[in-house]
Amino acid sequence: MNDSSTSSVLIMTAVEAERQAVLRGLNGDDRFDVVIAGVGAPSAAARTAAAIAARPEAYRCVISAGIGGGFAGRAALGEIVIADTIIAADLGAETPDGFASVDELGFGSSRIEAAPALSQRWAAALQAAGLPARYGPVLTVNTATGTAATAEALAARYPGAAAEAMEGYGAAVAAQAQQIPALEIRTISNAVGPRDRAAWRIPEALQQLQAAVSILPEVL
Ligand SMILES: O=C(O)c1cccc(C(=O)CC[C@H]2O[C@@H](n3cnc4c(=O)[nH]cnc43)[C@H](O)[C@@H]2O)c1
Repeated sequence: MNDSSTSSVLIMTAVEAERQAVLRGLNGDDRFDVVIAGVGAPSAAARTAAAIAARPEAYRCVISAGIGGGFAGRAALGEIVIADTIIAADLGAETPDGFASVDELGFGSSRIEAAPALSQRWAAALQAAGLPARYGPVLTVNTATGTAATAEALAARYPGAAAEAMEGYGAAVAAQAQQIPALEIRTISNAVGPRDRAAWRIPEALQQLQAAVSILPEVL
């Protein structure tokens, strides 16, 4: 990155613990703004839009960053997922024939492609550094999955889905509205499936988030 005012990066995290992990990873690099999005896509969209509006023309990309759930066989505890696509997984309607996405309903798109060159470079740099990075779809859900049935339904609806979280699509919509590329990173704190809060490995996921973000400056 160069030092011009148009080359900053906006990183949105849901909660303060994630923000602190990101800041540790950035080690004082002032080309990044790290802002709390709140939990959930609506809050993420509103706060991302506000952060962009507060610094017009400043941002070259927006990153939704935090912990997330990993889909079985796609992303295990402690692994890192860089999104290739950010998908609003439950935005649509129930029909007698099953779920219909907003795309099928004709109301827009539930998918936003993550900035491909940057995302691929970041995933490759993580792998080159020996970190367990995956590259694949990350779902944004309004209700964190808590049953095997929902996990299976989501995996069937979105083949290849690697992780789920609750903010990525909101941040990406706000970025896209201003023609700013969006990215998402999730470090896996828990498996997508039956809710077992005692099994969440949050400190390890936050540590991995810090490690993954520490590589960002060389990628951008
Ligand atoms: O309790 C803590 O110390 C703590 C520290 C950091 C983050 C948290 C959260 O609970 C963050 C909530 C945030 O995490 C995402 N998330 C994580 N796992 C899942 C999941 O299986 N399904 C959906 N979302 C998940 C999500 O983006 C939440 O906003 C707690």
